Amino acid sequence: MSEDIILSTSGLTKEFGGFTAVNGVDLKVRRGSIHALIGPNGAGKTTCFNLLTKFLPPTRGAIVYNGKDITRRRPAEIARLGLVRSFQISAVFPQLSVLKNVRIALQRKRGDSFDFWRSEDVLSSLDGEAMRLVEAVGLAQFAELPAVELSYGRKRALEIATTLALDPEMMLLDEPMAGMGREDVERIEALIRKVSQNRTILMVEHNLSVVASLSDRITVLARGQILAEGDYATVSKDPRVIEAYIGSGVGNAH
Ligand SMILES: Nc1ncnc2c1ncn2[C@@H]1O[C@H](COP(=O)(O)OP(=O)(O)OP(=O)(O)O)[C@@H](O)[C@H]1O
Repeated sequence: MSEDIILSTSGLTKEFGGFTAVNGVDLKVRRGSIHALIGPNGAGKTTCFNLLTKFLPPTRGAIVYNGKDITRRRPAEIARLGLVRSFQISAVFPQLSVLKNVRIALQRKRGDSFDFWRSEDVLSSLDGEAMRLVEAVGLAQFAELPAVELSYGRKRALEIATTLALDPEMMLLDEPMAGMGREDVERIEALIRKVSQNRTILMVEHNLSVVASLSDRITVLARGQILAEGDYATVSKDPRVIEAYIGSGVGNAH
């Protein structure tokens, strides 16, 4: 049976001046999987991620999402196709309540981006749906709190809620655990597992224990190229992966 691939790249390359940050990457992400992109510092993960989310144009290569060539599409266009990046575009309005932030995200989905001229009645009609999302990410008790007053980990949960408001088929997460304490890591890990039930997730993540427990499949990048691929048990035993991590001075992949 052929694999059901939702996102793929071929020969994806990004050069900055004379430096090749991403070099001929052929990535395949299976529909419904949690796929992690890892690698030592400077491996090209962020650059690769920015190419996939269309924040950077590639020098060469192609990106195909659901059978459509999206290499030259803009971020807003791919969001409409169901491919949404969290933690960057799902900006949170600090002074507005948790519920209002999610409601605004729901409005955006309806295509009236930042249309603040709607009547309060119309907006209120979205409250039920917004509350459902707030509950889904475990923030029900904070619904009326201004976003700015949330803890760091809970702000990230809110960002996931605003991303979910767009009902993405595939979510791209940029270091979801960055800067988090252990409790928040556990909470966000559980949340990612929960929201992955009916969608595909691709994440760049440094926390290897999170990668180990969440990911179905891992792509290891080093010096802009794919070094290894497979599940965690496979890639963490791969001598080339261990060497790349040791060589970068951040310990091994275990
Ligand atoms: N805009 C840019 N101009 C020039 N070089 C860049 C640019 N962006 C990234 N690079 C270089 O490309 C290489 C890959 O960087 P990138 O940030 O993609 O790696 P990374 O794997 O995400 O690293 P880290 O884990 O440290 O975040 C690095 O050597 C970096 O210095």
